[in-house]
Amino acid sequence: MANAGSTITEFDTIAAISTPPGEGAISIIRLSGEEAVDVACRVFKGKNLSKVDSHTINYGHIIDPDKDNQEVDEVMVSVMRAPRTFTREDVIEINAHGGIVATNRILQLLLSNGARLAEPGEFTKRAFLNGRIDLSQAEAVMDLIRAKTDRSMQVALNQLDGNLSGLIRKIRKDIVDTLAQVEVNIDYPEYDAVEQMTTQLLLEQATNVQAHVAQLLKTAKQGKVLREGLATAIIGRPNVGKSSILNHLLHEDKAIVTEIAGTTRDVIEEYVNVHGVPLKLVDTAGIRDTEDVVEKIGVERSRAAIVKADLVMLVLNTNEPLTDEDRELIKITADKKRIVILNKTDLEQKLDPNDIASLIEPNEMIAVSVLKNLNMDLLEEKIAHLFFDEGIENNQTTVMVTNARHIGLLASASKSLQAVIDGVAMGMPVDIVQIDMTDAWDKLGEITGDSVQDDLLTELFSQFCLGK
Ligand SMILES: Nc1nc2c(c(=O)[nH]1)N(C=O)[C@@H](CNc1ccc(C(=O)N[C@@H](CCC(=O)O)C(=O)O)cc1)CN2
Ligand SMILES: Nc1nc2c(ncn2[C@@H]2O[C@H](COP(=O)(O)OP(=O)(O)OP(=O)(O)O)[C@@H](O)[C@H]2O)c(=O)[nH]1
Ligand SMILES: [K+]
Repeated sequence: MANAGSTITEFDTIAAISTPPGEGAISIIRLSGEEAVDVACRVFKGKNLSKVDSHTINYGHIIDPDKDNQEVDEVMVSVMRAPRTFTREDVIEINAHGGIVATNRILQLLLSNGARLAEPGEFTKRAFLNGRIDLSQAEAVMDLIRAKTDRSMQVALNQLDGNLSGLIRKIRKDIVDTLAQVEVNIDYPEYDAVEQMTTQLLLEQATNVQAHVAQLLKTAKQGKVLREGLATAIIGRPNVGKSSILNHLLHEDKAIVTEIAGTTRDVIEEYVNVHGVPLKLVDTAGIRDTEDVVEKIGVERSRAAIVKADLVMLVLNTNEPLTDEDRELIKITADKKRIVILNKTDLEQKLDPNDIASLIEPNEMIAVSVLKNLNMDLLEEKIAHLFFDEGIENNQTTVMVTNARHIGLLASASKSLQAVIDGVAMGMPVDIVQIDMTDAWDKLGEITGDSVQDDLLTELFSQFCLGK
């Protein structure tokens, strides 16, 4: 149990740059731990930081004690004393002039004066280990940073506020109450029919709890889309209008482009915000490239993109009769969630509707003209509605499960609860059924981190950014 702090018994003082690397107007170097104030005092010229009030910001200079107190930067230093801080430890934040060299120099000074470099996510990890937030809240911090749309951000904020944890705790309390009652009953075996009453209680409670879990799981499909984006492929024959549609969707203020750390320049993730749904565009490089004839998207290339996609947008040109290649693309996307975009409705209509009527469901199709901006709003609405029945903006569910780890744990909790239900039906003895009930309790506890292994924690927090 991580909260018991079995392996981590004391906290040294950690330091990291908390702003993104590069040239900003201001950069923040953060310290947390018992010696945070002392370490800062060693490199700060100004007020005595160990005497100032908590939650004050103090003007002064960072100096190098090994170089005759030479001034390194002019700064503002925040002093926040435990426990009213992000980590619940003493926290110092040095607001320095932006710039890689000065910022790194200050970090180095802190490291040579008693601090240790923080691991990725270690500040947030401490907030968790010190009990300020639970695990799902810590994960929400990361989701917040990575949120692709306002709506995804809202869901993450909600989780950070502890709403998911609150629900999970309530469910776990129901389980524990039941288990306690079971223990009491078992302690009084002299009563007749106690065994039967007890299994009946387990059955009722398992059914009840399973319904709550199912409700949470129901939000998972939407939640996952909000958190990770919806992998979307735009495919179609050459010249049907794929890049025009892509560019329309990527309309300046909607495009979100993130570079994936550690990959080459041309591997970027592009997201489009369509009514709050983050579409993650798959394999757009080939679409964008109008010059390179060899790279034109053929059926083979489309196949690869289709496999990766949650949503396929297949574009057909209504200004031409249906071709064999079109038919092939319609065929290979038949099992996918798809929208067939009948483009170029502003031109003479040469595509015979009868040719596609038997191949495509009417509700999968939408006729548009990108060039004349006809029906493009409807297209966007159609995309959003595909994943959110009521349209996402109207969806006011406060708690959504967004995280694959949480989804997995809820699913296995539900399985254990099913084992309770089946066990009772088969007339299993109470102490066997009890084990499955306890198992469900454990699985749910892993979501909030109430029961969780240390190696899992290390894994989870290592996915954070440095300085968070
Ligand atoms: N400069 C700065 N800005 C920041 C952060 C930070 O660490 N530093 N944060 C980092 O992510 C976020 C703010 N998150 C925070 C969360 C809790 C506490 C905190 O001190 N909590 C105390 C209660 C404080 C009070 O009520 O006065 C606590 O829960 O005990 C501080 C920041 C965003 N902005
Ligand atoms: N009239 C008309 N022309 C369109 C429409 N949409 C796209 N076009 C034109 O069709 C041509 C091809 O458009 P693109 O968006 O490059 O088509 P693509 O499918 O990406 O083409 P490839 O790169 O060859 O695969 C361009 O000249 C567009 O201006 C439309 O709705 N109406
Ligand atoms: K193109």
